[in-house]
Amino acid sequence: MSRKASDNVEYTLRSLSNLMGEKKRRKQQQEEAAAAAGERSLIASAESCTSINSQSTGAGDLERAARKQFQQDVTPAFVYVVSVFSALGGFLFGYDTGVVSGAMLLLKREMNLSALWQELLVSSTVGAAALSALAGGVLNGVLGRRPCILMASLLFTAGAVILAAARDKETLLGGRVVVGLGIGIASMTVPVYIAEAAPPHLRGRLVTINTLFITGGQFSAAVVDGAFSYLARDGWRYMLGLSAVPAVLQFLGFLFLPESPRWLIQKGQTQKARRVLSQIRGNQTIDEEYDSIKNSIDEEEKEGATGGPIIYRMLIYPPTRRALIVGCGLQMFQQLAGINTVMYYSATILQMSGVDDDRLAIWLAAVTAFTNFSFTLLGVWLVEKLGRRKLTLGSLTGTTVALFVLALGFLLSAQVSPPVTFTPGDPSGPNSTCTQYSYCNKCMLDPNCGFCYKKNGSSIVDSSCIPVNTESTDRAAWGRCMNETKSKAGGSIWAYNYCPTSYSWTALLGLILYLVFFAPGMGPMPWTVNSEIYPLWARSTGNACSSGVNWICNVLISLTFLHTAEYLTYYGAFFLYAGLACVGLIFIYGCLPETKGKKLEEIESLFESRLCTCGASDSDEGRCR
Ligand SMILES: O[C@H]1[C@H](O)[C@@H](O)[C@H](O)[C@@H](O)[C@H]1O
Repeated sequence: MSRKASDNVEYTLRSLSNLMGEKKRRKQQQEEAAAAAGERSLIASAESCTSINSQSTGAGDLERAARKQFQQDVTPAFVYVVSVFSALGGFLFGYDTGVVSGAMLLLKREMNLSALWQELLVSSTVGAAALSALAGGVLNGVLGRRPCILMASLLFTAGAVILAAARDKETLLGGRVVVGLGIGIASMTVPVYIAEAAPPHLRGRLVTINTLFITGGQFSAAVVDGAFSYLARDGWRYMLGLSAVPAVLQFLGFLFLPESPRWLIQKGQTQKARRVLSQIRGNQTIDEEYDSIKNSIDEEEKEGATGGPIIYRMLIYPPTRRALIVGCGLQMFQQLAGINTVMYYSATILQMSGVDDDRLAIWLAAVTAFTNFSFTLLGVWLVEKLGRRKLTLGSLTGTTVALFVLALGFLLSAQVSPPVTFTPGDPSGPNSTCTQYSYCNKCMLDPNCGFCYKKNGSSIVDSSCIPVNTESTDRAAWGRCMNETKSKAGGSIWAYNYCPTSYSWTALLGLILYLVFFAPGMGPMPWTVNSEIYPLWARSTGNACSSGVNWICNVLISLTFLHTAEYLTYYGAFFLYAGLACVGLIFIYGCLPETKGKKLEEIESLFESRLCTCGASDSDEGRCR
């Protein structure tokens, strides 16, 4: 099909989609079209452009055929280049949040870090990301998307250099905060930038690629952690410093990449916007797209004359208020479903399923990260096939089931938890709390204690609950399990944070099931949907708020996981996440409209009716109309 013909089809498609919902008029047009031998109307023009036999098509068939034809049109490679360079921000987000667990194993020994300092180094990054994601809204609106991405890559580079060269823990803390600032800005800017550059039929796929890069970053971090864990001295410098490579690459790339055309039009830089639009659309005609963006901005400006801060205007205008609730709700439930307890504590959960070798647990954590990555790839493929709504609902349903499997696995393990059969005297004098527990289950949940036992065939014998060594959780403070190597040679096994039971494998099964379901939908969709549901004037602020909610809930869940497990037990914690996921399912079923294939400028109308009527229609495309 010639380029001109494809433009006509595109134009016709848009005109047709405007006609959707106006059934009466369409019917009339069909009749007119039929009466005039199908040559005069828009439908007929699409027919001629696409060479579809004029007798065989009703409006629905015609529209489908025209849409297919349009989608088959070649998308300029430049859009992919822009998306991949932006998504390096996602890679760094994943790498820097993932790498710290392996680095911490080495750092805590080399720098003698207390538990408080370890927690500070992990959570300072996530906390800083929450703050900078919120601030990123103003920066994006005022400076534009491109300067924000450049700023994020500079912060990533600076952070990596500071961390790799750090001589003390205070410098490490500074480096982690700098990296966190970069993560926050990147996490809210990149999806918006990609969504604004992508053509509607590829937007979901391209924004989802950003999450593929996040999980790819987490997987690479796990592999780097595994590889450098053999380098006991300074291995952490490589782990933390290596992120400078993609950061510099992104910085250099973005020196040559353009600003978002939508932001340029909003700022009145129309000539530049036209140039960029032609550049990213190749030689397709951009007039219709340009006019549609321009018109919607003009309309927004007329309507938005009320003034006041953007967040205030978003809250008093029902469609943006509803979009904000949906966007923040999605991000909140993504985190409340417990993804980062699974990602950050997968080694611990794997130990629960009987893996008693630290290094093996690190490598198996890389397998977990790989599962997350590879199933996000499935999401990239499914997002334009199933649409956002079906994919998110299916994914969260499976995730909820997996959380119940995890919880039941822990419950069964707790019920057959081996008893403590041997209570040696504490050589340091007064008995510790550890010696008061009569089952492994209770002993395991106390962070100060571990379970030391021997195996006779498949049964557990001579088991005791002993205080953990203050310097390393790999061994007991005293007794048979005091020395790692000696204890193995002597047949004694030290279990910290887990109990050896025959049901432990259910934890592994639950973990894998969880990621298989979570990764294609609940992982990427909150980012994808947020990048498209706000009108331009509210887009930066909407994404800043929802990303902020994501990071705040991330801190909340990942920092409280171990304490929650202590108070509610492991199975209690996972039942809690399963319950929260059920609430999320109801919310998403009721409130998430389908945005697949819509122009960004059309999406606002999806939020015009009452929020929880969004799930009322069973049509795939027409929710919330
Ligand atoms: O979408 C991402 C992804 O699912 C990651 O694996 C997770 O660590 C992030 O918190 C989340 O925002």
